[in-house]
Amino acid sequence: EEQEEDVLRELRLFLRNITERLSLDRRFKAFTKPVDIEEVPDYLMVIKKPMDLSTLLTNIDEHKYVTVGEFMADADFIWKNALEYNPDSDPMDRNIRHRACALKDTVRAIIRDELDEDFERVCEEIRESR
Ligand SMILES: CC(=O)c1csc(NC(=O)C2C[NH2+]C2)n1
Repeated sequence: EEQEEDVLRELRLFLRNITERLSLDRRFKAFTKPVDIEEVPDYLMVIKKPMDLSTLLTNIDEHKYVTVGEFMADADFIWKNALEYNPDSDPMDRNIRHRACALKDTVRAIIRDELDEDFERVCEEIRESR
């Protein structure tokens, strides 16, 4: 009903705000757009579910997420994929893994500081009711 749509609208605003803040952080520039398959032709052989910050924003606008947990699961693919695709000891790999770990910790810290647990519980009730 209308109250549920009010909750999901507030969820989308919260998720857009987080995603936009991450996209402005220069540490996360490599994660702002999909990996360019022309530049990195073997990427899709290694990474089964590519994800990036611009795709998160599109998903939010398409009402893909009904809970913060669903959003977090997709956001986690961004840094998990980077750790998987960049396993080597060379400086480039180490640098992007460092940024991937910073992204993981930053998302979790924002959610812990800014998400009301009761709000997420209401979102989960809506998801289970659908
Ligand atoms: C987004 C992401 O994880 C990404 C983009 S380029 C890249 N890695 C490289 O270009 C090479 C350094 N060793 C492979 N990783």
